Amino acid sequence: MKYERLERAVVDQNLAAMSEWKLGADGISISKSFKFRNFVEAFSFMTEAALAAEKFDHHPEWFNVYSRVDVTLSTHDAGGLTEQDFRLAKAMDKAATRRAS
Ligand SMILES: C[C@H](O)[C@H](O)[C@H]1CNC2=NC(N)=NC(=O)C2=N1
Repeated sequence: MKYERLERAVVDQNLAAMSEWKLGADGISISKSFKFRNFVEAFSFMTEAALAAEKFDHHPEWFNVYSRVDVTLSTHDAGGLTEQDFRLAKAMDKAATRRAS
């Protein structure tokens, strides 16, 4: 399935409804830093997010140190942001909510 890049106004609209996700300086990605109680919580979040990523066929760039997971989402095939990025972002927010920080 081919996803089309979203217009900037639609990106802004999506971001306004989400908590702590920021548009990258490049304008083609969104990022958020997730904080957990410890490494086990962070890694279990990553496991759940990885399964969602496989299901959606849409994969994150991320960086983990101990209890922190920095996530950047972009649709490489489209050269920018698509509905897939927001779909995965929302799944990640849900997974994080189930693990108190
Ligand atoms: C063939 C496969 O559907 C594509 O390579 C998918 C896989 N996961 C992906 N993940 C992300 N973040 N961007 C993509 O463009 C992308 N493309």
